[in-house]
Amino acid sequence: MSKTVLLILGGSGDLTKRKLIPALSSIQSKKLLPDELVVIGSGRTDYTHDTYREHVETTKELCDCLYYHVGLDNIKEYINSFGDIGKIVVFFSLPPSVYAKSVQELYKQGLVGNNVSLIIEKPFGRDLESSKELEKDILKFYPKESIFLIDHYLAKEPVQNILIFRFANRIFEPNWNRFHIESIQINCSESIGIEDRAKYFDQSGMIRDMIQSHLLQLLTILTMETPKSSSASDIVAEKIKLLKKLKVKNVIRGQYEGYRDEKGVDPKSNTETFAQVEFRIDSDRWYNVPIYITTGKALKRRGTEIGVVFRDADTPIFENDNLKKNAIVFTVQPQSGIIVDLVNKIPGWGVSLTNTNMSFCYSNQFSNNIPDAYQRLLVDAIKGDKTLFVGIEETGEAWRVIEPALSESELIYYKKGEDPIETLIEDPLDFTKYINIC
Ligand SMILES: NC(=O)C1=CN([C@@H]2O[C@H](COP(=O)(O)OP(=O)(O)OC[C@H]3O[C@@H](n4cnc5c(N)ncnc54)[C@H](OP(=O)(O)O)[C@@H]3O)[C@@H](O)[C@H]2O)C=CC1
Ligand SMILES: O=C1O[C@H](COP(=O)(O)O)[C@@H](O)[C@H](O)[C@H]1O
Repeated sequence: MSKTVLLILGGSGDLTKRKLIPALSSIQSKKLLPDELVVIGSGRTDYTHDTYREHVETTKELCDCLYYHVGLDNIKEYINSFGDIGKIVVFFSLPPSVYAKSVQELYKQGLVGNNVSLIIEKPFGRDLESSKELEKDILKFYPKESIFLIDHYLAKEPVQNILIFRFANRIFEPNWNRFHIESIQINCSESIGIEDRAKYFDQSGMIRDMIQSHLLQLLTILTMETPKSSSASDIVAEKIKLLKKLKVKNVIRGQYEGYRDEKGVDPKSNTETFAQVEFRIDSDRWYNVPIYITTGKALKRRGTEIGVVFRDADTPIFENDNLKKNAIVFTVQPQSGIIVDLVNKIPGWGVSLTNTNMSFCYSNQFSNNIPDAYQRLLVDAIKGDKTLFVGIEETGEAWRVIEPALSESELIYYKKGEDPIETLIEDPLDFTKYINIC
């Protein structure tokens, strides 16, 4: 039987050790990988097979098919030394600045053909121009069909479920428009700082690192029109149409105090560790509905949530001074679920109303069978299934949308471990009310 080769460029790096290797060992133990798999880590560091296996600290089963190759010289001959090779999947776990050079090198080494696919990590470029250039540089050597662009948020179960929530249920979609929805608030808070990624992060910032990719994906899935089918290409086509109508309206950029003293950060750095961007969608469905994305590092808590806030009831026959508006809250992580905030009567003689929650929690309904994002992406990429990957054109559109927010507007400053007080949101949802429900 022919073998499948997974070649990890940047095999000596952080992403490989912390996410890819644990994901591979887990899917291998679940028998989701081809039996005849060879995994080759490649980097500049001078590991032997044995020292590499020690470095990544993984299971014996994975070590048995795990090898290391320094650089890319003679990589084709090395791969062929394993015998009859069927598929070659190359994972780019490299600094984005070396993507183009590495693609060229792979081609030069003869790693071409319709059995070769390239899985490329975000960020794809650092602005519209560089993403277009990178696209050209890659497509010179490899066809579009062989490229898998990763956005690991697309593989998170609660994110995949947004499509099902909207298009497999009758209840919500008729209300999914400006007549019923007052605002959409997407939040992704991280309590950690930049860890040891200053070299990458200080050149990037939250808008490039999180909003252009992960959080615009959430926005498009939540607001796009119904795709023709559930196929990857129809979904991407609908997301592109939505992105073409999406515009930045306002931006707040923030930086935590002490960021400039972090190891590897420019002492005069203007990079944002917090951002809030307000958008509008130029469509009949969403005309003038404010959509906010808020994200930051070194904040008070970790959590990703989406709040869809509804307008007041049409016929307000009850006094509701202290009541909050209806909302649907998708909690993506750390706990996952969907909560509907509804007004109900407090039991008693009079008529007093209160906000109450109706919830669906993954932890109650689906026990522990929730695959981690990288597990899912590796299984799909090896099978050749593109459903949870980003289209190249889509990532270019996302850069076009976000470009006005990239100009270095004035920074606000906040304390590490606290959230900035400044906000563009008129009536911000208090997500902490919902996060412990699941
Ligand atoms: N780490 C994370 O949590 C996440 C990372 N990513 C993305 O994954 C990619 C890798 O990130 P990460 O693992 O953190 O980065 P690291 O800096 O930890 O690792 C980078 C890897 O690339 C290799 N490398 C660096 N420079 C070159 C070069 N000029 N030529 C060839 N190889 C080179 C390094 O090899 P060596 O050290 O042997 O020199 C190392 O193996 C990036 O695109 C990042 O944006 C995406 C999501 C999360
Ligand atoms: O891509 C990235 O994502 C992580 C956040 O991912 P999550 O799955 O932990 O939410 C972020 O910390 C990192 O800066 C960014 O590059």
